[in-house]
Amino acid sequence: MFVEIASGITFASIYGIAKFSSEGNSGNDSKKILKIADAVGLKKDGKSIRIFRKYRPKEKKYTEYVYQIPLGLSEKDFLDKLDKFEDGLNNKKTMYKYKLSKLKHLKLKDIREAEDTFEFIKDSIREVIKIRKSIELSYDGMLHFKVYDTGIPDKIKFDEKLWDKCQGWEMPVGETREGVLFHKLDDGHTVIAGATTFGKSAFLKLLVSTLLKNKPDKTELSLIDLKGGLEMMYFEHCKQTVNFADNLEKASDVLKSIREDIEKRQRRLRIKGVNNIKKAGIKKRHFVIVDEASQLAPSMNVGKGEKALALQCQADMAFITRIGHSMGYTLIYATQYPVGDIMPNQIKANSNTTMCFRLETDTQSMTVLDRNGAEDIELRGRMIYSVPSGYQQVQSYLIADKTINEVVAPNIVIRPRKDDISEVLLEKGAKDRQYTIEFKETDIP
Ligand SMILES: Nc1ncnc2c1ncn2[C@@H]1O[C@H](COP(=O)(O)OP(=O)(O)OP(=O)(O)O)[C@@H](O)[C@H]1O
Repeated sequence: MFVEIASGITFASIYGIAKFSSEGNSGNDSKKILKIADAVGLKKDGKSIRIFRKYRPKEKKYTEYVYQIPLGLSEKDFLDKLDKFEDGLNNKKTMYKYKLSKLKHLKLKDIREAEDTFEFIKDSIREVIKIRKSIELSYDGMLHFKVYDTGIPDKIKFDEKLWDKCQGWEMPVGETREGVLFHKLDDGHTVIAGATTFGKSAFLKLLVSTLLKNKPDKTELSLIDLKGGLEMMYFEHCKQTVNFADNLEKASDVLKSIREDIEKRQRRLRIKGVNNIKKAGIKKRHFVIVDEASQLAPSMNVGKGEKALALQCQADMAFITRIGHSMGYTLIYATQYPVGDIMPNQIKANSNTTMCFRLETDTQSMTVLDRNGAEDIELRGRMIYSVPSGYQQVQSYLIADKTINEVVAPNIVIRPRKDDISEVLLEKGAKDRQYTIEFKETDIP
């Protein structure tokens, strides 16, 4: 149940506040939008925007206003003033939502141990949703203002129960204005872009954890972590991790071997007379996850040998995006700097999903999404999720280290060192948790 409270009121009075109604609430927004457009100079030769249509789709949480805009104005002009429209449609008072149902999940022990009990309880049940109307803008010859009754939560801790709600190869990405967004991981390749510290690696950890939790026997992983292996180290010793690379040389070996595997599979399927893994009855899927792909760009490597390796890596990744999907191989390509040769055309064109966290410039946003907007994102974990059918903003879930460790533990295999006499894999730890490995994130100076 959601209850609205104004910031600053005491926890004890939460119960007394009126329930927020998510229906209607559209007031006279159409006129307000027009007034705001005029006030911020969005008119041309004295001509203002003109309302064409207003409607509220059934069971949706938004009202859509469609405007005709004067010649000479563009979508970008309106996007640039989006904050003015949002401020104009909202009250001055800041409101927050608290989810009381979360109270029952609080542990007495944690409450007792908290430094400040009141703050602890408040933080634990707070969804940090500002009850502000929010706007999604799009243009298709007409300007569409979707005015949502509320915004998207600012920060959402991942709840393991969401894993039970996934179907097939789905993963829970985060929350949109309409609810939980699930993404089908076996649907095609994905580009993930985002400036440093805005949530790419955290998201990749949720992605891999979802695969380990929901598809432990059908997942194979090639993890290419060019941030020195620090982000993906959680998963290095999982039985699903068939390849792990933390530098350019190893990455080039891994990508080369994947290319050979795909070619081998192609030949086998040809002999069988089928053209994809589904028809061949192959249930396993192989995910090639590259975190900080800029390290594989020729322009980022100075030596002649390194440049050649980088070129080969990019050619192999392009090959995976061209041929891999029907052979069961999916590339997840993550980078901080999606410009120039760091965002090769083939990889972008062959990836049907883009997840874009904050980017530094509108040029980067245009390169990845073919539209501006990612440069305006201010929140960590907030992304623009773009698929061929459209795009939307999502607040991605933040998974706790403890949850990752719990998922990883049953999948750990202890591999013997190369100089051990026995080459047998000791596959332990699954049920008896004999080999539970604990990893904690630390700041590396
Ligand atoms: N979904 C999220 N919601 C809220 N906060 C988040 C989210 N994801 C990440 N953060 C916060 O941002 C910090 C940095 O996240 P992360 O390590 O994923 O960044 P990154 O984009 O991978 O950066 P870099 O490329 O420099 O490693 C996290 O420690 C966390 O505090």
